[in-house]
Amino acid sequence: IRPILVIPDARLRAVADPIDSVDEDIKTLAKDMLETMYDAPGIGLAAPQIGVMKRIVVMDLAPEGEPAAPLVLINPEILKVSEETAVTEEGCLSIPELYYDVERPAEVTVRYTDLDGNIVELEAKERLAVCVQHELDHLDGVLYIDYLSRLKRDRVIKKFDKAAKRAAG
Ligand SMILES: O=C(O)C[C@@H](Cc1ccccc1)[C@H](O)SCc1ccccc1
Ligand SMILES: [Zn+2]
Repeated sequence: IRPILVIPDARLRAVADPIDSVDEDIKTLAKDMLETMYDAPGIGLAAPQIGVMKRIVVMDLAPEGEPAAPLVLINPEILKVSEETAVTEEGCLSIPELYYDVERPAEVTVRYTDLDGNIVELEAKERLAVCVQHELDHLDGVLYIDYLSRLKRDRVIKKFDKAAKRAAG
């Protein structure tokens, strides 16, 4: 289990590097990320959230009490997005205890490499589409609060800056 970074950590705003080979280190990283995600708990986690600047995200949307259905997406890229959009309430493990409505394309097609090195194309809709887009944004330093009005976003950032200052004493 690894510590999850919270804003305003600069690593959450950096662009992650592509992974050039799915080796043992990447397999171990994926396991650590899934463990950290389940412990949070969350339904998704991107490597930059634990300070690892690599293009890999993990997700598991299986409901409580159902068998785990972990997904590991390496070097994911969105190939297609639907015209239709959907508004859903999002949270983020790096922006604790805040939930805001975000509008995103309702369906996306993602191409990625899986842990066996196969290239996979996934058509995601509903919650999986939201989670995929939320996680892939993390790989480019984009956070869901970036889609909020400036007024709301500034209020969120101020809240965390105060907390950071208090923690610094
Ligand atoms: O911070 C993250 O990237 C993980 C998010 C992913 C996520 C955010 C919004 C909508 C879908 C996925 C965490 O899963 S936030 C915690 C959470 C847990 C269960 C359901 C929704 C959000
Ligand atoms: Zn997040």
